[in-house]
Amino acid sequence: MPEGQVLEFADVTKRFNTVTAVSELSVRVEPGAVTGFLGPNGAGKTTSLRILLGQIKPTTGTATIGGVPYSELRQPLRTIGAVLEESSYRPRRTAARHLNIAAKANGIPSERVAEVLHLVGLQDDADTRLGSYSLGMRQRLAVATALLGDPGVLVLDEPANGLDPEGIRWMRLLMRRLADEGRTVLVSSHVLSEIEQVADNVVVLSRGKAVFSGSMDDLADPAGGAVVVDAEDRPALIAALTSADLSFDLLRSGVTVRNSDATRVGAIAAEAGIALSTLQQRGPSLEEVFLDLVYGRRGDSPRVDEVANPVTHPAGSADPVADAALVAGGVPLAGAAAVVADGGVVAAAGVGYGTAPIDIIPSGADADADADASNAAGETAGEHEATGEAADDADAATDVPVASETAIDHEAPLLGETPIADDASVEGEAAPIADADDEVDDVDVSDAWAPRAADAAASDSAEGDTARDDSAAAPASTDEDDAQDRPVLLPTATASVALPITHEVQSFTDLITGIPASTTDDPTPGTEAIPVAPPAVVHDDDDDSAVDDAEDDPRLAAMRTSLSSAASRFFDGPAPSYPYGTADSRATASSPSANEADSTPAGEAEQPDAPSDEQDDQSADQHHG
Ligand SMILES: Nc1ncnc2c1ncn2[C@@H]1O[C@H](COP(=O)(O)OP(=O)(O)OP(=O)(O)O)[C@@H](O)[C@H]1O
Repeated sequence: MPEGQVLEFADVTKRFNTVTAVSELSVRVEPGAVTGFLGPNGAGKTTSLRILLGQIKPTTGTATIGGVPYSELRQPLRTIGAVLEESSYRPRRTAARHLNIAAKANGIPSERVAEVLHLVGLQDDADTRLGSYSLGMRQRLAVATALLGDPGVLVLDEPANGLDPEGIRWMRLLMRRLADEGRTVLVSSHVLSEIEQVADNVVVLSRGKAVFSGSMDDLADPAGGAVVVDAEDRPALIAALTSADLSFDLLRSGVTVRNSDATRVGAIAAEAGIALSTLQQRGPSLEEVFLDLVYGRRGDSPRVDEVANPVTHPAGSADPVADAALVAGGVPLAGAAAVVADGGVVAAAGVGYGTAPIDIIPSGADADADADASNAAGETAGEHEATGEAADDADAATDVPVASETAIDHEAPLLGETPIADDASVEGEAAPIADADDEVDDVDVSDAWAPRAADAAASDSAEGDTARDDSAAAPASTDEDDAQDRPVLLPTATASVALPITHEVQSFTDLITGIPASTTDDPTPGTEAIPVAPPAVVHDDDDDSAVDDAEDDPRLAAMRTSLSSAASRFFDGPAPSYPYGTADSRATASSPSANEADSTPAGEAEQPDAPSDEQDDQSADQHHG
């Protein structure tokens, strides 16, 4: 069983232009537990995770995994797997093929593909094309990809997004199981109920700062609670409380006395000769604590002062925008989410925690899903063979046979372990990283989001399986079916498939410019990833002619695509910032049309330069050599 690692953020600050996304974050995340990163939209959760995963540089501070920065991990894929945001996938590719390519590209034994498919409950859909996958299935596939290297650390960014209740429950059970195995599980969410139901520990982020770090139990500290009291003679009770100088709220259900305790309230009533019908000490709801933390209304939390990071409460009071995000962003804070209790799904109506009426809903399907997951480890290697090459997949028919994977020494180190002198980029880093200081260029703010595009590209980065793949440089078609060929978003298992991106970028850059890709790694403002603009290069599913052309000469195909892209960009508007473009061309990227181009799914960007398997193999051979 792989060991979990301590994740540590040490005084991490990240600034984007005038925005401080993360501020002096100092947090330890322990193995053997699920730790929630909880905060409203924009609190800095994703940025923190991306720093941890080496996708962006912190402005100051360090983030380490087992004491080592991601970029220095010898076995990154066996150390940490991540599911960040939606990324691209090839709709005509099957899940088995998708995973086989990723495994192959990262030197992971192909047997592992069947294991992870089973682990995520996709074994029966292994040969289904991803275009037919639901969002929940794609999310499972992303998790499968993240788990390919059997890492001791799993990082999930808002994993419940888009999942149905069964999918959410599956994800929650999986996280629980991985943590119980001793792994480190870090999950971000802006939905309190999600974190509440799965996390042992929680880090609450607000405006880039950690405002709480501790156990979930400590978060809802009953010591800061209220007393609910009532009496037949309520006016007398109110008079007694008033004369005792206690503050209280008069509710339909009774009187809530704040800043006191049941003993004192009981004594006051007794002295006044009042017979009480209710006397109850109540802790604050988790929701109240959370909101108080996020909006700086809770200065007396004992844990706040104990966290490693000297926590300062965010300036100002409630943030209406963040408030809206908290309440409207999926599941209302106060409930309405599906929660787990005693083996069933519990639907909580939208009332405060601890007081919500609940209905138990049988969930046989959930149990099945869990059983599937439980069986995963025992999966035999033989079962996966049929899934490796989907016979009816055009990709499969033209790819380098997956059988070549049998040549992989299953005991061999991952690619990331191979000592490669002076080339950190092939050690598993997700993408070239722009210098943090350079990201402050206004022009490139939109491009600064490009690393998310890198995430996207990472998913398919292992898909350099052929120039005659969907990415083949064929003339743009107007066929409606073309849309199906374009890469579609998939939650990304960033760490697991990060490696080949570099090859793709190098390959494409080399092809077009003749300049070694390493020279394009200079910190071009905001180009942390691979923001190669996406030409709409698609071809009909059944049209192999262009595919054949591309296969004959992938360089020609890539060049053709590039020229076509450049031409269309010339006529359609200013070009977005190419990593290999001139400073002048980048400077025009702030126009609306350029931004539109930038917002195109990143997966499209990689189409023209997707290397063939042969290219991948050659490249890998070179590195190994
Ligand atoms: N590349 C970037 N360029 C400019 N600003 C950025 C960039 N990435 C993040 N930000 C800003 O940093 C802040 C934190 O963003 P981040 O995505 O980390 O928050 P989050 O907590 O993950 O939010 P969400 O729950 O919406 O995903 C936000 O104000 C965001 O606009």
